[in-house]
Amino acid sequence: IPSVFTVSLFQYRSLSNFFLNTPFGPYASSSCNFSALSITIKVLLPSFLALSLFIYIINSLSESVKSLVFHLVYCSWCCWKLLMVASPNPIRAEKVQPIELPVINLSAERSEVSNLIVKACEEYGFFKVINHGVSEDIIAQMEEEGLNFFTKPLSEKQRAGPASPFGYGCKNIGFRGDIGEVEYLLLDTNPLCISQISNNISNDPKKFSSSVSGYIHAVRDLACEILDLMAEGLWVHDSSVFSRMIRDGESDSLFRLNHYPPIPCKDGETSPSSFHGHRSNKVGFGEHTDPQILTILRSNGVGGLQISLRDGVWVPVPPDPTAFCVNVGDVLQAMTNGRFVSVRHRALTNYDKSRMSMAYFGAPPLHAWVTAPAELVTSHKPLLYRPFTWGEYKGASYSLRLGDSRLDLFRKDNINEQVA
Ligand SMILES: C=C1C[C@]23C[C@@]1(O)CC[C@H]2[C@@]12CC[C@H](O)[C@@](C)(C(=O)O1)[C@H]2[C@@H]3C(=O)O
Ligand SMILES: O=C(O)CCC(=O)C(=O)O
Ligand SMILES: [Fe+2]
Repeated sequence: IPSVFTVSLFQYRSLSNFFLNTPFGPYASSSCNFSALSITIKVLLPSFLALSLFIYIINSLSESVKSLVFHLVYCSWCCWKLLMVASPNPIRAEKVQPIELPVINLSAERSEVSNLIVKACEEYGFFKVINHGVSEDIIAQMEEEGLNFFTKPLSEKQRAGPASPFGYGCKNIGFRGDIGEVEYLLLDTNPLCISQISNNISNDPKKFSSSVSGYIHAVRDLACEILDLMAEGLWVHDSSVFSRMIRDGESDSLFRLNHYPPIPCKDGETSPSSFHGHRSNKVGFGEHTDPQILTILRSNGVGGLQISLRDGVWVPVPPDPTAFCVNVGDVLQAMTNGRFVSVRHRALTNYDKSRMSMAYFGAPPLHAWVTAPAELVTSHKPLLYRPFTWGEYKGASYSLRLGDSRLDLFRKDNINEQVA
């Protein structure tokens, strides 16, 4: 019975994953637009087939074997119920450590700033910047456009979807069956692409397009400034070695708006208000690293972002409307020969507040080669990752699940070197 159960569960998962990868997937998997067709395919059909098979097998057994089977099924059901009750909610059971994360004042003395950035990237792969120079107007306009979009009825938002990869997505993240309590708009940062897709996003596409382009322009400048400071702090001779990649007209950078609707507590659940000071509930955007060079992230003053320092310990990032969060991506980890860490992070939903985050992902052009500059490679610290193009790395990322460690595939000492 357990093996039959495992096999059918496996088949059920494969069937759902297969279905998710079809053009209907994005619609079928989201409970906000769960269609009758998907309920039939994902739940009713397999249940009906399994039940018919079970009844058929039972009928063909002798009385004593029948009673044995019934006892086994009853015991399994009791154990399962017991386990379900005994096992705590996985999010609540995790360790959360509220520690002070580095806040870097970009208007301080340059060499001091660059040293602090390097230290933060080595220790955490994450820091906040204040006095960043991005105008409040640009931020406010972008936030307004984002909220205008997410408050629209679902049927209107779906006109901008499915995200394949650009456009509106609901709950599906990537193409490998990852799901979260999030809806989003994923955009190419190329101005032409922005103006084209804006027609499906907004009733005033020109306004939307100019708000997005203005915001992207400002955060790209901020990202370049930070990357130059990093190169200076690392004593790399060519201080634009990192920023050049995202300034390039062919840069494959992305912009993403995430919206996490509030998810109220179910009856019987204890109030989450006491849960480590964060009124969290479900996983909105699961644990992952960002594949690109650098991410510039902010939210609408509502908490939910957490970073992972060691396995299993989560550090909440309190919301701060005056700051931008900056995190190292996989490419920068490779380009610093492993000195900077591409930090694992995730976003939780709140039980009473909706959260919107805006993320700019600075990436190289597809054909650009990624490797560490000579100054960061020594006999004591030999090259850790084999050179690869961003296109190759992006391809590997999209073939894996959200939480997978993709950079390991490119380690020179990886005996399995699957991506050779
Ligand atoms: C499951 C996936 C979604 C993702 C591409 C990937 O295959 C693995 C990385 C994911 C991520 C994380 C950072 C960004 O939000 C993102 C746009 C990116 O470039 O890599 C997402 C991808 C996505 O949502 O499509
Ligand atoms: O919403 C957030 O704070 C994090 C989102 C994120 O990690 C992403 O979009 O890659
Ligand atoms: Fe991320």
